[in-house]
Amino acid sequence: MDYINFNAEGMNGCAEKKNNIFCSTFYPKMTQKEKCSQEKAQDEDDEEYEDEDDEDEDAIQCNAMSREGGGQKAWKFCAVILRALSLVEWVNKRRRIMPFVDALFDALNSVDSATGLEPSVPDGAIVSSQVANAESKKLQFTGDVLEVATQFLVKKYGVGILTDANEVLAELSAPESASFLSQLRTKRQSSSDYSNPPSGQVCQGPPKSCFDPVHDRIRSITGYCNNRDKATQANAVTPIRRLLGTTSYSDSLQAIRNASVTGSPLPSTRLISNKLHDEGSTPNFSPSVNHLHMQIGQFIAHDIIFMPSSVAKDGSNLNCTSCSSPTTVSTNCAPIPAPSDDKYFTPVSKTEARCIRLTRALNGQSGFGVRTQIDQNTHYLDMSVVYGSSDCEAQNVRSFSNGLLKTYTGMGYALPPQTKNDTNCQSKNPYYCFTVGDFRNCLHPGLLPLHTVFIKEHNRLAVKVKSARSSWNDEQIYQFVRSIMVAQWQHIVYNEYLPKLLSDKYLTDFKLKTMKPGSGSFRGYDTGMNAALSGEFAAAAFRFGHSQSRQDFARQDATNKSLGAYDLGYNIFYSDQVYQKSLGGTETMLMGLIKTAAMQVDRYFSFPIRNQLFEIRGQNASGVDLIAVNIMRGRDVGLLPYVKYRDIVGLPKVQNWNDLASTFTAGNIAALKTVYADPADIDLYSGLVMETPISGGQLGPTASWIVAEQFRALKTGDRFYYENQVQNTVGFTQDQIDAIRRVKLAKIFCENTDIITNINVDVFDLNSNQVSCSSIPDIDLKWFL
Ligand code: HEM
Ligand SMILES: [Ca+2]
Repeated sequence: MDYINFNAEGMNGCAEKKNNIFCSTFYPKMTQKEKCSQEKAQDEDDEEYEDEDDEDEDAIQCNAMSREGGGQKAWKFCAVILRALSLVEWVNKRRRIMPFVDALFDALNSVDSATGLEPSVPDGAIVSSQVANAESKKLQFTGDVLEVATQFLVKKYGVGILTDANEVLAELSAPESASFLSQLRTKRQSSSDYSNPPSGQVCQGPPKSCFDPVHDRIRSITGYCNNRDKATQANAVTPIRRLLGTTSYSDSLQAIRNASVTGSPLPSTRLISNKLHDEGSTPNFSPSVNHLHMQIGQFIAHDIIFMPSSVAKDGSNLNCTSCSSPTTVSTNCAPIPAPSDDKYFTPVSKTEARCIRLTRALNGQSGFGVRTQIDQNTHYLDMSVVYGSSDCEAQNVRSFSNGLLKTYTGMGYALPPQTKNDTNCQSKNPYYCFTVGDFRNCLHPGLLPLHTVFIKEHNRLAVKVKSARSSWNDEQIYQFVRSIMVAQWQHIVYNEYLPKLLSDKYLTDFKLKTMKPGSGSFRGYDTGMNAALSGEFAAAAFRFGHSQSRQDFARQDATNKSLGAYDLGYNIFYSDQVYQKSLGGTETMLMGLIKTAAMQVDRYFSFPIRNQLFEIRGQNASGVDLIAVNIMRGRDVGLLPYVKYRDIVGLPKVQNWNDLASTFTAGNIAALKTVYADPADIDLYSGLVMETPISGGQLGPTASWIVAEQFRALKTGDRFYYENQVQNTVGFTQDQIDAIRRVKLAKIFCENTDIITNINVDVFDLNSNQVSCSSIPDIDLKWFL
């Protein structure tokens, strides 16, 4: 292809005299002047990117030469030679990169015009959980341009060009060419509507060497240097992984999969949700798993994954509500059409169909190629949900006194610190939402008892440490307690949460079991293991938890007396429930979670989950269907259809509907046939929640595999995993590991609530024995101090 031969071409004709100054000043009589001037227009653009220091450098070198006796003439001659030599290099380099630079500029113009003015949305008008922070917005800026540039290049030269394009991009991004990208950015900012740069502080501190001794013992807030060979791997604001190393986009690059393998259009994901996922009037409750298992699952999700949504050019939320928003608002809109006979999302008017709003996950691609989604939180299981994933978030939750985290005590009981300027928060003064490590803490009130308990647990340990080590300063206490908190949390997840979710076989095969006290340390740390979240886990498998959520969230007092329940659909992004002092604040909510059943994990979802997410009180259909969103999110991030993942699990290939029979009930196959033209079309999310669960676990074989694979990556890819013994890493001693291995979530609830005196010893088991709090041992800090 012609783009490969630029170097050779660069040695001929006018190419080496391409620069206009060169042609006219130094070779006034040149015969090829015309040819040069033909390229003038191009060159003038290029000049912007030329290193402005070139001439000064020439001058310095030549001044030295002329001082050594050459005089003015020698200086001029010297300057001409140097300039000629550097121009040959310059031309070669520029000709090689021109197609890519062109594509980038075309992309800039196209991104600007395709997205139009992106009508500004008042703060808070579009309620969203997936709000991008400043770092993510910066990535989107480059990602959107690269996406469009990729499309231009592929259209003109074919996909083969992308490898070369990325080599050139690497050259351009090298420190010596860094000015190129910053100029590109400046040009875009001045030529487009980015006149209001995304607001917010950029919070990642300057990189330090991973061999700085601080990285021997302290887990960084951003995940930086956890893997010493790949310092930024699985950090906050870095890409997700792909289980099969590939994506499914209809143009192989970014366009949402929209056609069946039969050629007909894929069904709307709201239609799929209506037909496959409506729980109807007979909710299925789990006989043995309590609602707390759901709530902890969401808390885990908020630790490890936060996939931000795209934003408008001024950094605000996009309004992707109307069905035409992909053309009238932004190409990053992907609204979901509701069927005309939809019972809840009824047509807007006789002439206007209803869509359920959806903004595409923010594109953080950093090279030419496929659209790439990011995780804004640290992928690691490191309590970033409490401590934050950026330096700013971390600072916002600390009191900077005696290692304590901030709390709000205005109610007479502890809550997380309030935030008064959260425009996403629907409940108003005095029912403010909160500032904790994760932005989504007010997504619904059930999260708040957990946020509160873990902040209180941190502070409880900090007080003990201070009294044992009065000379320790705030930072020492904070880091010390944080390391124990993360260890306890990891232990709870692997020792209590996962065994309730996955069957013994998956726990064993993926090395997920914690070891018994006295059995030594875990030797499985693997520097080659990327802890990053897989897209399949984040956008599909681990969203199984939405099936566990009830419509009614119960409150109970210490004597198991019911104090009623609040409705999920009425409380999304409202926090007034946690201020209900007469109903016992967050503690009775916690008791309610422990004492009521979760919903069965199956293909059915409660009414609010399917109809009322982000609904504004009193305004029917102002929210979204979370299940339609989940399925569409899978298409948005390029997940392959369900059947493609069966291979990795070792399930039989699916050629026709009957091949599903060993893993799906006949009823589920029949239901699938009502929406999909072919089994090869089944979206991953629907496929996963419709597989028959494995005995001893709550999930089917493929979902179990994807979840287990992820928790293996989070365990063996985490240098600071609490049971580890890793060279050059100051982990816990044997006694300390054993002390953590005795930790029970039930005890943490006991210690950090006023009302709990008896508790389910098996904290996620609805039918567990009740034991008195005093019979469960507390973590013994004597091993740590
Ligand atoms: C009442 C309970 C819950 C509500 C209201 C809720 C709501 C949401 C919402 C609004 C999203 C964003 C969807 C999107 O834009 O793609 C989401 C994502 C997600 N949810 Fe839930 N959720 C709940 C419980 C759970 C549970 C129990 C789990 C796991 C066991 C879970 C796992 C996830 C995961 C993994 C994501 C993806 C997060 C991301 O990409 O940033 N959720 N949920
Ligand atoms: Ca994390």
